[in-house]
Amino acid sequence: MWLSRAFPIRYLGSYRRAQKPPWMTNPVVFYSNFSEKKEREAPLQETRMRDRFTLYARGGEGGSGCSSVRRSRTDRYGKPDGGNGGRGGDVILECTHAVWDFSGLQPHVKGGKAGLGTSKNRIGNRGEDKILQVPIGTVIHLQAGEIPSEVQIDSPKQLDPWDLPGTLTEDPASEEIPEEATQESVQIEDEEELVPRHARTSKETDSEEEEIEQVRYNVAELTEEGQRIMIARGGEGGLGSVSATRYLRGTKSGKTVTRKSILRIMEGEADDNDEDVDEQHSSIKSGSLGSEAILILELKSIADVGLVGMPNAGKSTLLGALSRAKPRVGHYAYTTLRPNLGNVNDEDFSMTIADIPGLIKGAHQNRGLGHNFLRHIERTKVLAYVVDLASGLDGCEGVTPWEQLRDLVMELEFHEEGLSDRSSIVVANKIDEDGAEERLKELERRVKGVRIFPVCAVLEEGVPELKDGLKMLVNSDCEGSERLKLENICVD
Ligand SMILES: Nc1nc2c(ncn2[C@@H]2O[C@H](COP(=O)(O)OP(=O)(O)OP(=O)(O)O)[C@@H](O)[C@H]2O)c(=O)[nH]1
Repeated sequence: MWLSRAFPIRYLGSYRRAQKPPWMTNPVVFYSNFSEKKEREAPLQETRMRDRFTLYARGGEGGSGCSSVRRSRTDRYGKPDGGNGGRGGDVILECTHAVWDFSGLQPHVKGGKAGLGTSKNRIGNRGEDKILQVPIGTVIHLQAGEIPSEVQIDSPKQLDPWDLPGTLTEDPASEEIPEEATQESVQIEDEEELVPRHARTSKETDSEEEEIEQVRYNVAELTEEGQRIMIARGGEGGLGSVSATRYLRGTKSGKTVTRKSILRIMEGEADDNDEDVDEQHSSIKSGSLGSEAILILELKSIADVGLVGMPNAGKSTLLGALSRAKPRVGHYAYTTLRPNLGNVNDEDFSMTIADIPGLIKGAHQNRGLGHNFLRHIERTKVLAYVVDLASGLDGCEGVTPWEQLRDLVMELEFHEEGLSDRSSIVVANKIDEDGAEERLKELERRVKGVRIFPVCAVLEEGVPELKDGLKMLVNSDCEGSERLKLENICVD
């Protein structure tokens, strides 16, 4: 009764809400819960790698040209003095060691819009280029659009002011407008140059559109630090009144129009007689759209040696023992969710090793993590098959080393025919386990044609010998070197 008088029902809810939250009344409980939660959060390895990405890119729009006429007391009609619009920004891919995969990319990217031309024959600002960073080993497949082109990195001083992003410059070519330019007798020497892309004939644009339908594979690759490729080009700027006058004077309909009418058109005061020329002017005045492209980016790591093996075979431990890499190691399968790269640097020699997430039988049917990661070893020179000698020992569940090898070779071949046909060695890991020595002897009896290196990756035993063996294979001529073939693996 008292409650309802003092706090009418409609205030009761807000009173309850106003009570202090648990972390204010008992901060210790809150902070201990908070830290527990944080611990469980994903470490770096637990985020899945994005090694395939569809990117839609579009160049920035070109700026419109300026329609302006400069008059003076001595010149009644005046002279055109509007500058051209700037060129739209390009979309560029840049190759760098700084990124691992494509997770930092946005699916839709557009170059910067260019500035408008202004009076006194000033060119509009160049649109800002969009530079996207991609990892080394990025391969580009083209679904639609133009084939990307390599960008030469020049010092900005060597560039034409027209090309410099963010400059507002006077058009150097037409600082002084010659009187003849406004006369009927002007001849356009290179008409093509003055015609913006959007004003070109429909035939040209039709043929461009036809070819964009199919996916074209491997149109470009980014393999070196700093390498740049332009994937979408910014639109051309529209013509300002200075260039437009010259252009219109060169056209058929423009020749019949007087200088006075052209100036009126520039000022947007055309009468019915000049409709054709006026229409032409408005089309060349506006800047064109940038080019479009749909690309599929795919990452194929570049390494000298690829480590392949079943989950838990000890590949990541081995990578850590061979190189300075610190991949995540765990006693459970699929600790590795993304390829890890490690560098082995000796005085006179260096090689890169890629640790590929574990494969299981049926990976090509998307079992386990699937076999998509195998594309990362397409470019490796040497394959190191890592097998777990202790697997299936002491009545435990597991696959024998020779069966592991058979399944691995088969999965490689399912992914891509001939993928296993390259210099290979077998790393027989976990030699320290009970019964592993006997297993090794049997493995040597059953597998022929390749060298087998017994190793204990945890204790780094046998690792120097393995390093020498890998060095030899990486340095050697691939032809005639040892390969692991299915017919050389004996499985009862
Ligand atoms: N006894 C023994 N255990 C090892 C050896 N090498 C690795 N291990 C253990 O095997 C387990 C798996 O090792 P990882 O290096 O994560 O194996 P992985 O092949 O990278 O596993 P995935 O990430 O699932 O592909 C870990 O508990 C390691 O400590 C070894 O030489 N001897």
